[in-house]
Amino acid sequence: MTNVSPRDSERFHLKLILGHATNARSFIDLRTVNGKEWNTFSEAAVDMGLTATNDEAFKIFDEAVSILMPKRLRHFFVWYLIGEMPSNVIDLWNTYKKALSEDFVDQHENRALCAIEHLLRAEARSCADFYLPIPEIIFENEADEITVENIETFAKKGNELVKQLNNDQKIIYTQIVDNIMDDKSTDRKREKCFYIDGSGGTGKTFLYNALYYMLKSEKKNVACVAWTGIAAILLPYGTTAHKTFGLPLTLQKEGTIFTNATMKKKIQSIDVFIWDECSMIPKIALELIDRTLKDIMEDASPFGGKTITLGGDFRQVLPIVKRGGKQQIIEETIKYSTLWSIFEKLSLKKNMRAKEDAAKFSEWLLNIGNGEVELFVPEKEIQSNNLIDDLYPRNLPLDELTNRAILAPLNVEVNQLNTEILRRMDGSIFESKNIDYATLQGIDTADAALDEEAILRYPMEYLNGLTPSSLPPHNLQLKVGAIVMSLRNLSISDGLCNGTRLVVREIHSRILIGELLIGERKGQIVEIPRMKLDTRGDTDMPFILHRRQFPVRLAFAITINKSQEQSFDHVGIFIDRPIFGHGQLYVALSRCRSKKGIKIQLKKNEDAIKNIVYKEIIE
Ligand SMILES: Nc1ncnc2c1ncn2[C@@H]1O[C@H](COP(=O)(O)OP(=O)(O)OP(=O)(O)O)[C@@H](O)[C@H]1O
Repeated sequence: MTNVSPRDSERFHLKLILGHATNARSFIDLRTVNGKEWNTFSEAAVDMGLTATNDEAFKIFDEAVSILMPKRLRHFFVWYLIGEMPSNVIDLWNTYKKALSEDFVDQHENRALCAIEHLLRAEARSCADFYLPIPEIIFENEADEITVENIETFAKKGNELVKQLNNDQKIIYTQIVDNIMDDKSTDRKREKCFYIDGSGGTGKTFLYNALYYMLKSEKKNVACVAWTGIAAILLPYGTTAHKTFGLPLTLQKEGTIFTNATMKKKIQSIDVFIWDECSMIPKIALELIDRTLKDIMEDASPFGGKTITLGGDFRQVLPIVKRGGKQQIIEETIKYSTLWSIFEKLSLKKNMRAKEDAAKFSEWLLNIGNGEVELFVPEKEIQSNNLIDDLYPRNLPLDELTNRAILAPLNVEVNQLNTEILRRMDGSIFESKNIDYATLQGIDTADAALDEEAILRYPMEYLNGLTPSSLPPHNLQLKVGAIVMSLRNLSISDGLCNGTRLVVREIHSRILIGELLIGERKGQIVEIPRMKLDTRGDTDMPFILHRRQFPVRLAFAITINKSQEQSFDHVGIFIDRPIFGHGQLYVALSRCRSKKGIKIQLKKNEDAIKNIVYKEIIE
């Protein structure tokens, strides 16, 4: 099809419709949507959701108001603000404030704004960031408030966990807590920086929980942090390092992070940082945070005198260095930072995840993780000729669907596997239509029609075929009961972040209803709006690709990198090409709770996988 300028509105919209029409036999058919015949193709395209209009947000909220009760609607409102950053927030508020506040008995609007402010604060945002009216604060955030009741709850929870700690965990727990609680005494040197090394399943997260609740019960302010949102939701009141410290997207080698007064105050009040998944932290980020904390605290001690407890497993995924070779990746880890020497090294050894034959399974995993096995030959009982049949046999009960995943190194294979598994599932396919357009890098416009040059240079058909990993596919196909994964950090406190797996419960034209499959909020229902997404920050593309779509991808199969931090009873590993990344095989295998739950399918006529481990980093 020839390219058409958006200025030629009717032909432009006709072309959009033609790209999605299936059974149309006439122009009238093309202008008819759900039985309604429109006068123009542009009106029809808008009704089909194929083109962004200024009232798209209102269409989303009209649908939301008809489905959601006020409390859920406030969460949805906040997720939409965070995900899309719409420009017309105040109009949305004014239009829907009644629906957003009708569950309150008095001071409706103020209480609704107050509730919204709390939800936003949990994501390090505020009403002011979106030009919403500032509420009069009438209640405080439970998690931050130290009340007698909270202290009792924290102590009860903490004591229960501490009682269960194994020996290794208890030794580390005691050392860290003693150092923090004995802070005032000057008669011996106080360690402030700890590193807990533990392979997958050795109980690091369990230990962080025990530390968190006991320290909170002692009125210490503790912040649990992770590099990715998916790891953050597994920590008590966890959040990402980017949110906690305000880390910018581009990390600078000198200077400090710009922090506003509110953030400064918040950071100053924190006594202890517990930071998980530290193998992924680039050393430049740790050093930037060290300089920033010294500056904020006006204290030249490491990290401004704060207690920092890092935890992680260097057998797992390391920092991402675009087009970086082995040496660059290794040198980017925090082990190569000048700060590394000040961390007191502690370690956990006993695998607490492995179900049966725990010791044998964990030894088998560690041999692979430590690189002692160079060429891994899967034993007969874990080999598979067809992973889809083995992992997702037909008529699998829904409950069973959620506790399994196929892992593969790259998105190409993952996408093919997902499409095939969806096709085999019972139920009819729902196709979410979307709008794609490009803007040239540096031109910040939300409207396709404003960047005509980009539209003419990058035709719609070309854009539709692009599948960058940060965006959902152009043609998103779903079924009720399908497993999907969120592609955006919409709310870490609500457990809805980049990598969260969900099962689809209902599909509406602009709202997707799903049930969380991971984290403390597992089982909770969430409503995800269709939103404007783009590839901003992806420097590999000469333009920004904009796509209006549900921010999800199918996730029966996921990449090995995305599987980090998650555990399943059944794991299929699909290796159709050599693995190049450090720790990939170990991460994939250690996602399973038992060896008998693992199935591996290799490329035809191959019987072994090269195990890539950068030994320098784990010694
Ligand atoms: N002391 C303990 N008592 C009972 N269960 C425990 C204990 N420690 C850990 N577990 C359980 O073992 C499993 C693995 O623990 P956890 O998730 O804390 O490991 P991890 O080191 O954080 O793993 P990963 O690095 O893969 O995230 C969890 O189900 C956890 O509840």
